[in-house]
Amino acid sequence: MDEHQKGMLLECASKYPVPKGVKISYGTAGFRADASILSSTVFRVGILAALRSLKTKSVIGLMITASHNQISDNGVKIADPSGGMLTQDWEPFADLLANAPDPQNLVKLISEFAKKENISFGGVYSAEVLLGRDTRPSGESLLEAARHGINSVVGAVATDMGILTTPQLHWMVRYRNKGKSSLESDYFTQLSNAFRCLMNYIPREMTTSEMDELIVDGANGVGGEKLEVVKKTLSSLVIQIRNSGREGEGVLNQGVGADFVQKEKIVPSGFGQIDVGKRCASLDGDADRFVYFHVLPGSNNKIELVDGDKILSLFALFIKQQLAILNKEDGHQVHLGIVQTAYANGASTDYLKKLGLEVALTPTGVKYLHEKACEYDIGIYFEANGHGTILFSASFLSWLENRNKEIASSSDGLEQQLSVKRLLAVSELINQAVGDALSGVLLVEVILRHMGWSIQRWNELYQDLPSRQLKVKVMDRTAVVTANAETGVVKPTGLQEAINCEVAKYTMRRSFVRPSGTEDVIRVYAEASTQEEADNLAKSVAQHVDHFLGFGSS
Ligand SMILES: CC(=O)N[C@H]1[C@@H](OP(=O)(O)O)O[C@H](CO)[C@@H](O)[C@@H]1O
Ligand SMILES: [Mg+2]
Repeated sequence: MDEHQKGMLLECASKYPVPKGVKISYGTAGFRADASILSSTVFRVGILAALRSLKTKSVIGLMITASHNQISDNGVKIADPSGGMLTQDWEPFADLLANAPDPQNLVKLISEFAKKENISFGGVYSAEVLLGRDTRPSGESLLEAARHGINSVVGAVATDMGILTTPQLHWMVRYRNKGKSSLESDYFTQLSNAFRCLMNYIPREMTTSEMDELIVDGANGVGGEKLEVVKKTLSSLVIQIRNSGREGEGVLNQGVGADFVQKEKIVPSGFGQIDVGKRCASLDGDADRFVYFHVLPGSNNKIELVDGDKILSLFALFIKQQLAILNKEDGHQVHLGIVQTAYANGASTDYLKKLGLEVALTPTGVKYLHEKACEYDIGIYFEANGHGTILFSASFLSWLENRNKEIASSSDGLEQQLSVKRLLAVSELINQAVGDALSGVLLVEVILRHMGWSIQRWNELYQDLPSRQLKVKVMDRTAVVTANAETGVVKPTGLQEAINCEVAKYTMRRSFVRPSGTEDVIRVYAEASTQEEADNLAKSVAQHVDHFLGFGSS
């Protein structure tokens, strides 16, 4: 790094001092904190994004969002060249950069890292970073901090793509790096074209009236705003959007959104008894996850939740049906894999296995699920909370494309032709970079129509086992080390044995604990044949965690 570059970094960094006492870490979903302390972090992530762009000689994304967190929080995360999450190898460097105490220290770190990674400044390739932000009021000034960070790297260019959902920015990065047009209007066109195709390939129309209207809770965030644009392009689906973030409609994520609905299992604000039985969906604050629900009759506003596991099951069933048609016709074996985490309801895993599907478990966090799903011709992954997508391998896609061309001039059966076209359209509709609530909702709608199913019929695919999640505050959550996709505790010694003893007291049960990646807690999960048993099991396991690690343990 030459003196000019060092000088530029020093000068810019001095305008973004790190607040005293703040220590921040690039967790499961980037950096997140109260927006008032984030300027220096976002500035430094701007530098990181520019370095990543120089290293990969590709366009990188920088998204400013705190997803489902309260409106006063914000956060920042990076999209790698494929549109996926920042490579895990760079996370420790992200932590070091964000926490470097002063500009001199920061420049030293950057210089050493650049040397180690063979990154040269001022070369032929100039860094380019696409910036996006959600609707949070703090987004605008944090975006300026990111821009300053990027501009402090010689030649680097920051392009503001405006207010976006997280998956839109990831999509743009992916398409830009493929040399394709990647404007927001291209994203909308792709979604609505793929949706229209899939609707046209439906053998028969579902005629019941519930099928007509979908009601969506937009979490008073960016998703509602964008869905307003998408819905205008869809002729065969009526969408009513509530909590769309319009003036006076309510506060972002306050009593609304996918996270609230999934955790509380009650209606989001703006929904009530008038909606009993109707098909409803809820997006989270940055529209990278979604769940479905229908309102139950009664005054307590309880809902029947259709979560990520059931969305996964619906997608898996549809894809399996299409592949069965292909396999039957020409014997081509396609490797379909399902990826879940230990939080997936046991009934969903049983259901998928009974369908004859291969199910893999990974640790919590989209980066792990996504990585695993890439190993298959078609990999479908979902977290129970509604984040997930369907990935098509490049080789399988090109096989499908060739097949599509051959079919046009051959005498193959109509069903086989349609299944090839359907799979190609699904790969266009569903976001290949990251889970995307807008495209996910549209795919659910197509499949329900294809199957002729109401939300109630979909929900009957299997019955969830009763489960309970608890959080335990401990002195040091890193003291818990897990193995086997977080299903077993390795450290502290004796804790797993204690959990085993509790689990042995019940039938049809399961329990595991792990340190959260986003909160300073140990999470406890328990599943059993009745709600009471699940509650009791979770409670006694939580007591063991507290005994081994809690504040009472010292
Ligand atoms: C049990 C649970 O829902 N955990 C969530 C939560 O992670 P934790 O590491 O459990 O805090 O936030 C992650 C990021 O949004 C999400 O990927 C994950 O599913
Ligand atoms: Mg989110």
